[in-house]
Parts: sequence; C-alpha cells; structure tokens
Amino acid sequence: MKVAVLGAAGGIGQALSLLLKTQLPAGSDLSLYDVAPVVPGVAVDLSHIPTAVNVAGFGRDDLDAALADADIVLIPAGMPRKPGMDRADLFNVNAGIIKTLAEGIVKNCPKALVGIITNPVNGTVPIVAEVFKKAGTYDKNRVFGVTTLDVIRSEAFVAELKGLDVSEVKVPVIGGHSGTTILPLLSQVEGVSFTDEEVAALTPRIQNAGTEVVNAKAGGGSATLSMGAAAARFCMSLVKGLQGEDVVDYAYVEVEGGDAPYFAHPVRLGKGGVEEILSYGELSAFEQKAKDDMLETLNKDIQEGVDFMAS
Ligand SMILES: NC(=O)C1=CN([C@@H]2O[C@H](COP(=O)(O)OP(=O)(O)OC[C@H]3O[C@@H](n4cnc5c(N)ncnc54)[C@H](O)[C@@H]3O)[C@@H](O)[C@H]2O)C=CC1
Ligand SMILES: O=C([O-])CC(=O)C(=O)O
Repeated sequence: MKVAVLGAAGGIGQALSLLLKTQLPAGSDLSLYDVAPVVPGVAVDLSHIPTAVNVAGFGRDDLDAALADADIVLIPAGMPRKPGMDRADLFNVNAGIIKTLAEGIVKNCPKALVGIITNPVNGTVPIVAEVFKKAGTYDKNRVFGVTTLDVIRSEAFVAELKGLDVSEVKVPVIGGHSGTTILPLLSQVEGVSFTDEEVAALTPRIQNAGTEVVNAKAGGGSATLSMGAAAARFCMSLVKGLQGEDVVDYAYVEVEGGDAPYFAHPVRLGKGGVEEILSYGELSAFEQKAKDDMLETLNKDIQEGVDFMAS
C-alpha cells in the first residue's frame, strides 16, 4: 500500500502524516510531498518513529516520484482561511494548486483513490474530476471530497450535549463542506432525541465549527489537528476497502441523478473505491428544508470548479 500526502509539511499534512505513520498497515509506504523546503525534514523526523511504515519526503520538483504508483493520494495542499474569510475566498489561490496536483496524479497514478481536503472542497473536487475527464482517466468512484471533519465534530458535539460515550455516537452528515451546505442528520442519531431548540442550535454550531476554530486561532490558520485526525480516519476506511473489507463511510462524491452533481452521501467502499452510493434515508421536515435551501449555494460552488477548468 502506498499513500501519498500532497501538502505534507502543512498544519494538516504533518498531523495526518504522523497518524498515518502509526496507523497504516505494516509494510506500507508513506510518501510526503510539499513545495515547502522543510518536507525532507518532516520525513526524517517521522522515520524515527518505530513502526513498519516506510516514509520518504519529496520537494517541489519531485511530484512524479512522490506519486509514482500510489494507491491513495490525500491532498491538504493550499491556503487556509483567516478570520473574516469564507472558504469560497480560497478558490482563486487553491484552484490552480489543485489542478497542478491532479495533473500529476493523471501522469503517475491514474488509478489511485484521491481524497481532497483543500478548500473550498465544494469546488476543488469538481476541478480534480474535470482534470481527470480531460485526460480520459476519470473514474467517479475514485474521487472523494473529505467531509469526515463534519462527521467527527458532530460526534463530539452530540456526545458532549447528551453526556454520551462518544465512541458509540454516529451522526450522518450530508451535502457539501461549507456553511449551510453541511447538513448533519440529527434525526437519525440512534438512541438520542433532540428538541426542536436543540436541533436549531446544534445544526449551525456544526455548520460553523470551522469558523469557530479560525476565530479561536486568530489569524494562525484553521483546523489542522482535528482535520488530521479526520483525514486519517477516512484514509483508514479507504485502506480497509482496498483490503477487501466491507466498510461504509461518508464522503462528498459525484452522484448521478442526486440532489446536486456532487453531494456527501454514505458510501460503501471496496477495492475500486466507491462500490455503492447508499441512500441517506428519511429526513425530518427541518432537514428537508435545510437541504432544499442549500442547493443553490452548493450548485454555484460546484459550477465554479467546472467553469475554472472550462476557461
Ligand atoms: N476538508 C476540510 O474539512 C478541511 C480543509 N482544510 C483546508 O486544507 C488546506 C490546508 O490547510 P492547512 O494544512 O491548515 O494549511 P497550511 O498552510 O498549514 O499547509 C498547506 C501546505 O500546502 C503546501 N502547498 C502549497 N502549495 C502547494 C503545492 N502546489 N504543492 C504541494 N504543497 C503545496 C504549503 O507549502 C503548506 O505546507 C486549506 O485549503 C484548508 O482550508 C482545512 C481544514 C478542514
Ligand atoms: O473552516 C475552515 O476554513 C477549514 C475547514 O474547512 C473546517 O475546519 O471545516
């Protein structure tokens, strides 16, 4: 198993790489790529942790070697938000970065499963898909927007509110990854019921949790440690799928005939990536309205990504 992390020297990249060094199956290769000159040092640092995962660092000019024959590519490369910015404000800077990295994937590991973390996820996932389509290598089952942070935050907040064992709490989250496009399905949390007031308070808390971190870091960036944990958890779901285990997780994927061209759903994972897009089930009246209300924003975000590649 070879896993490549693009943007590995950043806040998310380093946390994620640390977790993968300790969690990937024995014998795996962990390939760290970044344009920042510190990346070989990050690789040396991690290589001193005694696990059977081989680590190699690759600098600016070595994207091809970093990606060669990778099974999984995770992309946290690009600029994070500062207070006062929306994720959409990152589009102009991050779109070009994502395009270049996707072209590297086409060339070096066109069959890899690709997890996109770079914001705005609603628009960067379509960019990657369009790059792959242009090259004739697109397989919609292999491209994922990583929305796991919305899921783990929901688990943490629900457990906190209800005094539950957080390891037993599961919260479905559908839609996209920004503001109102993030839709936690609190009506489906097993064994818990929420008052209307609780739903009306908890839903926006989950939707604005990224901004909560951005403001708390006061100009020092956005979520990195929780995102590292989220991306590692999602990566391990992809790994288990590749190993033939039956695993279901949530991700932002292309959905034919869905609510929008890309939408976070529960997906069954396997050797080819998405084996099946599962239904997100029945929505409460509150969730149905929130879903209907978000679609215009989500479709606009998606179109921005598609248009970027058409221009
Ligand atoms: N999907 C999600 O839930 C989340 C997404 N994010 C997004 O993840 C991205 C990264 O965030 P942080 O790690 O905090 O930022 P950071 O600034 O700490 O790290 C970004 C890294 O990307 C590298 N980079 C820039 N251009 C590159 C290129 N062309 N190739 C390879 N590496 C390149 C930089 O050198 C830097 O090391 C941001 O866009 C942020 O908004 C952040 C949190 C959650
Ligand atoms: O809020 C941000 O800019 C980073 C992010 O996507 C999150 O923390 O959910």
